[in-house]
Amino acid sequence: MTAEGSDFVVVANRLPVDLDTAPDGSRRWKRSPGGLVTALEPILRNNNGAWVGWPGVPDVEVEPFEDDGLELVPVPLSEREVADYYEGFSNATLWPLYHDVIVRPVYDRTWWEAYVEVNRRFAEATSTAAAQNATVWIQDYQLQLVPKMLRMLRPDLTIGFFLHIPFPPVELFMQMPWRTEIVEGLLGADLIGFHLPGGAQNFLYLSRRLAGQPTSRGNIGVRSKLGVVQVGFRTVRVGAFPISIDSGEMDEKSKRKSIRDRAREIRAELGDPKVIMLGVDRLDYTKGIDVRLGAFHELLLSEKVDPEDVVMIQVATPSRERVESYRHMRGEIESKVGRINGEFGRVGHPVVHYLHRPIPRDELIAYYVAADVMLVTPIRDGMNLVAKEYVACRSDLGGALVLSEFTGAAAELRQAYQCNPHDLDNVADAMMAAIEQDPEDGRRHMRAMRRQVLAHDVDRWARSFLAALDRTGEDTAPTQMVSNREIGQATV
Ligand SMILES: O=P(O)(O)OC[C@H]1O[C@H](O[C@H]2O[C@H](CO)[C@@H](O)[C@H](O)[C@H]2O)[C@H](O)[C@@H](O)[C@@H]1O
Ligand SMILES: Cc1cn([C@@H]2O[C@H](COP(=O)(O)OP(=O)(O)O)[C@@H](O)[C@H]2O)c(=O)[nH]c1=O
Repeated sequence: MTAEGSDFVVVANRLPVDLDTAPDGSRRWKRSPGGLVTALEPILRNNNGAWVGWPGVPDVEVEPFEDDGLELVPVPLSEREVADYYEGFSNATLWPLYHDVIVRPVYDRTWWEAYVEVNRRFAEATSTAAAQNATVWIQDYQLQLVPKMLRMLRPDLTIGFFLHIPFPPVELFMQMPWRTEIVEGLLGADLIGFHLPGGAQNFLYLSRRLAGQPTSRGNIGVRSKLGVVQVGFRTVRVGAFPISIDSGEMDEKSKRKSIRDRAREIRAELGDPKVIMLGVDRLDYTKGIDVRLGAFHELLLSEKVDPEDVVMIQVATPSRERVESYRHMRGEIESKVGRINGEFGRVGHPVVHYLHRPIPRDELIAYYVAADVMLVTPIRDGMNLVAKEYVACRSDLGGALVLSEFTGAAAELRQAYQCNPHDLDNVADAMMAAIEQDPEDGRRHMRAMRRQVLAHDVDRWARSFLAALDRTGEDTAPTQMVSNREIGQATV
C-alpha cells in the first residue's frame, strides 16, 4: 500500500491469516487455506491490494503490515465484541435466520449495537486503507452495514458486496427487528452478489418493500441479467455469481503419487471395506450431519447395508464452539455416532469413524480420492465447496456424490444423487443408489460434473463479479422498473 492507499481492497470478517499461539506462548501468523484467499490473492497482488479483517483472536492490537506483497489491515475486536458481534449477532442471529431458521434466531439489542459498532470500525479502517477512486469488495453477512457506512465516508469508491450464505425469503427476513437497516446497509454498494438467482430475487423484493426503492422487473440470471435497485440518483446492481474452488489445483494434487498412495493406505487402515462413505464439514447444524447418520442407521437396521462392507468417515471440524446451539448439536451427533458404533461395530472395527478436528489439505484430498460415496446433506447451505472439491479430485471418474437439494452446489451438480434432507427415506435411497451405482453410469455422471467444476473455478467467480462491478459506472439502457405503490403493501 502506498501513502495514498490501495487501489483494490477486500474486506472480510477474518484476515487471510490467523494469529496463532504456539504451545510456548509465542505468536505467529498462519495462512488460512480458504478458497477466497487463493482466488483473490493474485488479483490483490496485481492491483496494489489490501485486505481488511479481524486477526482471529480477541484483544490484539496489530499495526497494518505487508505479507508477501499483500497489505494486511487488522481490525481488533475485544473479547466482549467477539461474544456480541461474532458469536452473538453474526452466528446466533443472522446465521440461523439466513439458514431457514433451523434453530431459532436470538434477537438481542446489545448484540445489534455491537454489530453496528464493529461494522463502523471496519468501514473506518477500509476508508483509511483505500486510495482515491479505489475498488472495495466487502464479503459476507458479518459486514452488511459496511457498504452504506463506507459510502458515507468515501463517496468516490466503487463498492461491491458478496453474500456467501443464502439470502432468506420475505416470510423469514421480516422477523429481523433491524430489517430495514440491513437492507439499507447493503444498498450502499454498487453491486450486491449472491450465489443463486433466488437470493438475489429475494433481496430485490425486500429493497422495494423495506427501503421503498423501485426495482427492476424480470428474472435475474446466473452471471447475467442483473437486477436493478434505484436509490435516488444511484443505481445498485444485484446479481447471482456462484462461488467455486481452485479446481485445477485440486485436480492436479489429487493425481499425485503421494496422494494416491495415501488414499490406498486409508482404505487399508479401514480394513479394506467394499464401500467407504465420507462426510467433511464444519460441525454446524446447517450441514445435516445428523441427517446422514440417521439415514445410515436406518440402512443398517433394515440390513440393506452390511456393516462388514460399508464404513463411514465423518470429519467434523470444531466451529463456533461457544455458541449454545453448536454445543448442543455436538452432543447429539456424538451420541448418534456412539449409538451406531455400539449397535453395529466390532472391537477395532467401528462403522462410523468420527474425527473432531481440522484435517490438513493434502490429507483431505486423499480422503476424497479414497471415498466411494461422498455425503453432502445440508438442511441449507449457501454453496458447499466440499461437494465441488470431491468432484475436482475424481479424475479417475470414480466415486458418487450424494447431494442435498438445499445446497447452492445442487444447481450446478445436476448429475449427483440429489436428495431432500427433510425426507430420511429419500436420503437413504440416494445413499443406496450411490452405493450400488452402475460403474459406467457413475463415470458418465462424474465426467459431466467435472466438466462443470473445472470450467467454473474460483478465479472465474472473482473475475465475473469484478467485471460486473467495473461496469456499474457505465450508463445502461433504462430498465422497466416496479415500485412499492404498484405491488401494494403485502403482508408477511
Ligand atoms: O469464519 P467462521 O465463523 O469460522 O466460518 C467459516 C466460514 O463459513 C461460511 O462459509 C460460507 O461460504 C462458503 C464459500 O462461499 C460457502 O460455500 C458456504 O456454503 C458458506 O457457509 C461463512 O459464510 C464464512 O464467512 C465463514 O468464514
Ligand atoms: C472440515 C474441513 C474443511 N476444510 C475446507 O473448508 C472448506 C469448507 O467450505 P464449505 O463451503 O463446504 O463450507 P463452510 O464454508 O465451512 O460453510 C472447504 O474448502 C474444505 O476443504 C478443510 O480445509 N479442512 C477440514 O477439516
